[in-house]
Amino acid sequence: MMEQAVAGSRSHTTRLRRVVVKIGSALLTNDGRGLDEAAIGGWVDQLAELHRRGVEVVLVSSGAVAEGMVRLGWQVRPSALHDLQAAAAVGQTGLVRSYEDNFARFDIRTAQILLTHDDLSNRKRYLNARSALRTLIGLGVVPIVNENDTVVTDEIRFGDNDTLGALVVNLLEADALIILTDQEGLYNADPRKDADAQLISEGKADDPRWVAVAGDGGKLGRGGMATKIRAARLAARSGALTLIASGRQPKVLSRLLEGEEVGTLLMPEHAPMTARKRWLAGQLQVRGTLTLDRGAVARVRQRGSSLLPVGVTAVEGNFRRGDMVLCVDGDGEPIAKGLANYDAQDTSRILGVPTHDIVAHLGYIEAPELIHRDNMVILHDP
Ligand SMILES: Nc1ncnc2c1ncn2[C@@H]1O[C@H](COP(=O)(O)OP(=O)(O)O)[C@@H](O)[C@H]1O
Ligand SMILES: N[C@@H](CCC(=O)OP(=O)(O)O)C(=O)O
Repeated sequence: MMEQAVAGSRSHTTRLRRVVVKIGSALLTNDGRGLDEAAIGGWVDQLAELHRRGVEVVLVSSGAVAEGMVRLGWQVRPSALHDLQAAAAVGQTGLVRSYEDNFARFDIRTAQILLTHDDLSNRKRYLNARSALRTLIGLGVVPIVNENDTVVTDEIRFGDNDTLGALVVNLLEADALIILTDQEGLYNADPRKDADAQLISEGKADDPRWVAVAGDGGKLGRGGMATKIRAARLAARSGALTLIASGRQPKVLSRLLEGEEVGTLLMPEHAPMTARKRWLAGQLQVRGTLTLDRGAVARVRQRGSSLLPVGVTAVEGNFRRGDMVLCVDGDGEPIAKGLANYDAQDTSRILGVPTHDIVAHLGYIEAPELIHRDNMVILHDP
């Protein structure tokens, strides 16, 4: 049903398999009047429908501070960090309880994931966050992500959940970032200030014109359109498209995924795999070297296969899991580079070892391959 004929770029939105849906504060809390339970129920109905169709869904939800303010009886958003943190702590529990109760109507389990900037910039924590989220998705659980407001300081906070949503898209290599907000999409001027503003239906995520038209947010939201545009650019880095639409439009999520022209579609310049390979190619920091035997060189080069430990004869360097390593042939000629699934020490223990023996050597198996083909770029053609 979702694959029906849809013309133009909107046809891309009918093929989404993993989406990150971000819901902003203004929308969630009825512009500060408290959690809009009816609206949350409506979004969960739609998210459950996507889930039923097999679309993997991750929710990034704001609203902890806004809801905490209501619960504490505060009319104005506090400026002191400790007050914001207190409000977030009070509001977050209400927020996740509401989602949990609503998803339970569909027998779908939810999980709370609170992230900080550090969790995504530190390589090890990044990989841990990624595997935890992937595991949850694999279990059919809907992760509900927010910034861990009670532990972040001003210097290290994402500050707006648009950016956080885009980083989660990159982390999970999701197909799309869907931003639900209180406007119909991106306009050519802030519609709160300009009654003649026109909705932009479609464009490129990195079009420099958007920066000029995207302004600040309302009294509750933090970033406005400016951070949504930046988020679209970030999401495009891993080849994801971004949709910005009004959360108040009936059945907005289903309509977007059926290719209906609602909201704004911002397309990435490159398809996901090309975007990923470009990103990999641009990573300059090579932390180690693997020497490949002839068989491995041929497979990697000619078939684009993953690199298995069995085809590696030597290891150099002090890299960690997830670091970039260079692959060379027996003469030291560069063949490929990619992200290692094992650190240098464990790699040295499984050199030449067939996949089925990895556990016997390490006591665990992280992945059957040393470098997965999706995480590898070939450097020279023969
Ligand atoms: N060009 C634009 N198009 C649409 N909205 C814009 C634009 N420039 C600024 N805005 C403002 O961005 C607001 C949405 O952002 P924000 O308040 O941060 O909401 P959220 O909590 O959903 O992130 C809109 O209400 C609107 O006033
Ligand atoms: N972590 C914060 C969200 C930050 C924020 O305001 O984001 P947004 O409304 O999406 O611009 C909260 O839950 O209140």
